[in-house]
Order: sequence, then C-alpha cells, then structure tokens
Amino acid sequence: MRVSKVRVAVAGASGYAGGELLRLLLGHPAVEVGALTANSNAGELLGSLQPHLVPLAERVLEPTTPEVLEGHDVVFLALPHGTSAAIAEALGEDTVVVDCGADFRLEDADAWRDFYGSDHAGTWPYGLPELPGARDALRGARRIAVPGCYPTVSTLALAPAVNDQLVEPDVVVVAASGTSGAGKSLKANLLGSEVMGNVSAYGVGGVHRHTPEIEQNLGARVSFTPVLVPMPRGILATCSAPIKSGVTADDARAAYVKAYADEPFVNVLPPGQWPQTQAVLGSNAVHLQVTVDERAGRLVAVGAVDNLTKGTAGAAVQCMNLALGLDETTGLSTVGLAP
Ligand SMILES: NC(=O)C1=CN([C@@H]2O[C@H](COP(=O)(O)OP(=O)(O)OC[C@H]3O[C@@H](n4cnc5c(N)ncnc54)[C@H](OP(=O)(O)O)[C@@H]3O)[C@@H](O)[C@H]2O)C=CC1
Ligand SMILES: CC(=O)N[C@@H](CCC(=O)OP(=O)(O)O)C(=O)O
Repeated sequence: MRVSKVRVAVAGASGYAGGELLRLLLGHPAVEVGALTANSNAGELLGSLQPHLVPLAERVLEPTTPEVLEGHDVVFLALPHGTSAAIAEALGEDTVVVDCGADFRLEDADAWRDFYGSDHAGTWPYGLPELPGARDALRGARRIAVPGCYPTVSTLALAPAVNDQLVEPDVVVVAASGTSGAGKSLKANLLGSEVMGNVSAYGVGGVHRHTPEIEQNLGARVSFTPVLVPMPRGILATCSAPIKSGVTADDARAAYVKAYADEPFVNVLPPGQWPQTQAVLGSNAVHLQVTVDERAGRLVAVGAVDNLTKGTAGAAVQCMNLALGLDETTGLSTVGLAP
C-alpha cells in the first residue's frame, strides 16, 4: 500500500537554518519536499547556494509569499525576526506552521518590546518537548515556536537542578557558539579574518535577547554571556547556580539522570565525561554533564548541541513529528560527526 507523504515547504531555504531543515527532511521517510523560498536569492537554483543538498540541486527558489507557501501540510519558516506573523496569518489554520525565528517564543509582551524593540506578535506552543508539560502542548499543535539555540542547551543543562530546587533560581550561563548561529548574511564581524584565531564575547551585561527566553524557561534570574568561537557549528554552554545546602554531586547527577531517563535526544554522559561539540555535530542530541563545585558552593552543568540541528532545524522536525502524531524521533539521529 502506498502511504501519502506529508508535503512540506521551507521558507528561507537559502539560509543556514533552511539548509539544515532540508538536509534533515531529505532523510525523513514521511515527507515530500514542496516549495522552497528565499528573498534576495529568489530565482536562483538551490544547488548554487546549498551544494550539499544534491537531490534538490535543480530546484528553483521562489519568492517568500503566502501564495507560494499555501497548499502544504507543513510550512517551516526559517526567516529573520519580524517576518513570520504576516505569513502565518495568511496560511490556513490546518497548516502546521513551524517558526524557527523568535517572534512567537516569549509570553511577556514587555520583555519582547525591551529586547526586540517592536510590538509583540503573540505566543505559540514552545518547541522544547523536553520541558515539563511542553510535549503535550506540541501534540497536534498547528503553530509552533522553535526555541533559540542558546536557550535550548542552557535550559536543558539547568532545568533538572532548578525544577528540583537543588539550586537558587539565580543562574549564570556562558555559552560559546560557532559562527553559523549568526546566519548566512554578510556581516563584517563574521569575516574569516575577524573570526579565525579569535574568541570574543558579545551581548555582555544582560542585553542578549536570549536572556528573557532562558528566564521564561527556567523561572530563574539569568546572567547570560554568549561567546563567538572560530568553528562553523556547535554550542558549548557552561552553566552554574548557587547550590542549596547539603546537595551533593551525586544528588545532582541522580536528578539529571531521572529527569532525562526517557528522553530520546538528551544524553547525560557517564560520570567524569564532559560534553564536547564535535560529538553532537549534525545530530539532534544534547550532551549534558553536571557536578557540584563544593569550594564555590555552585552546581556546574555543561551542555553541547549543534546550533543548527537540536538548536534549530532538528528541533523543528522533532516538533513537526509531534504535531503530526508521528514517532517523535522520525528522521532524526543522535549520531554526531567526529572528528
Ligand atoms: N542559525 C542558527 O543557528 C539559528 C537560527 N535561528 C533562527 O532561524 C531563522 C533563520 O536563521 P538563519 O538561517 O541562520 O539566517 P540566514 O541569514 O542564514 O537565512 C535567512 C533566510 O531568510 C531569507 N530572508 C531574508 N530576509 C527576508 C525577508 N525580508 N523576507 C523573507 N525572507 C527573507 C533569506 O533569503 P535570501 O538568502 O534570499 O536573502 C534566507 O533564506 C532566524 O529567525 C534565526 O534567528 C534559530 C536558532 C538557531
Ligand atoms: C553566534 C550567533 O550570533 N548566534 C545568534 C543566536 C542564534 C539564534 O538562536 O537565533 P534566534 O534567537 O535569533 O532565532 C546570536 O547571538 O544572535
């Protein structure tokens, strides 16, 4: 018997997140790739911009309009902030719209205005199924807001400690990211000569827009510092919080193992082994480790993700699977690419 496939469109197919979505969708057994759209690159062959997507090389990028995107079962939006709402509004309620941008992640309209400087578009179910209660909201959802890449790894690295009240709700996150996190458009600070052989902090002092998103996820005060490192992909987040009296490293580890025991994509590493980015590259896995720094009185958790996979496109596919009632892991792998 021939089972009909889910027809998906990708808006922003010329960008990094769109390209990663297509790489994953090409390996997804239940999906047929429909329209591919772009902005300045509309009219170009996909193969000229994303040569790794060989089966789609001859596809021509169309303009990003509701007319091109309608008629699909699922539409992935991998577009700049502020562009999703108008498109989503024009698509029918039956279409599953999965937004990789930030527009619908935050619940607090004031926080949105403070960090993004525009009017709040609204709030959609948040695409981090591993958060308590989130998976149920994603099953059957027709609108999904995929988390930011830093919030994904930072939240998962701290949630068991905060939720089990092992720590004070006052956390510090310092996270190093590869340059693809900044997208594919030209920026002087991302030139090879600026990035190679260089590591730099940015968005320091509570001004990065992922701060309110991590706060929303954890219900904790957050000091977040992102760091740009000279690699194309991957994030390593080092997270800490004041430990409550009497909590040991074994207690912390037990809480993490229990919280993630049934999670297909969260891998709490064996004791003493610390996450590294190359182990998660191209995979939808999150690698975590936790301990207690007794001298400083802090719990320390480290997490690694691929910003483009579990940090964006992999999470988007995971959420699509939940929305459509497919097995959550369909088309996704926990196997990384190393060295
Ligand atoms: N990169 C990452 O690691 C992560 C990205 N995200 C989010 O995913 C989204 C896409 O990011 P990313 O792929 O990195 O960005 P890129 O800059 O690589 O790609 C942006 C895409 O959007 C298109 N585009 C640009 N301007 C417009 C416009 N005004 N209207 C319609 N389309 C437009 C571009 O088309 P063209 O090439 O034709 O100009 C391109 O296809 C963003 O919201 C980003 O925040 C989320 C988590 C992580
Ligand atoms: C290295 C780098 O620049 N990373 C991006 C985060 C990418 C991300 O998660 O994107 P959105 O929240 O925008 O969807 C940044 O710091 O702005």
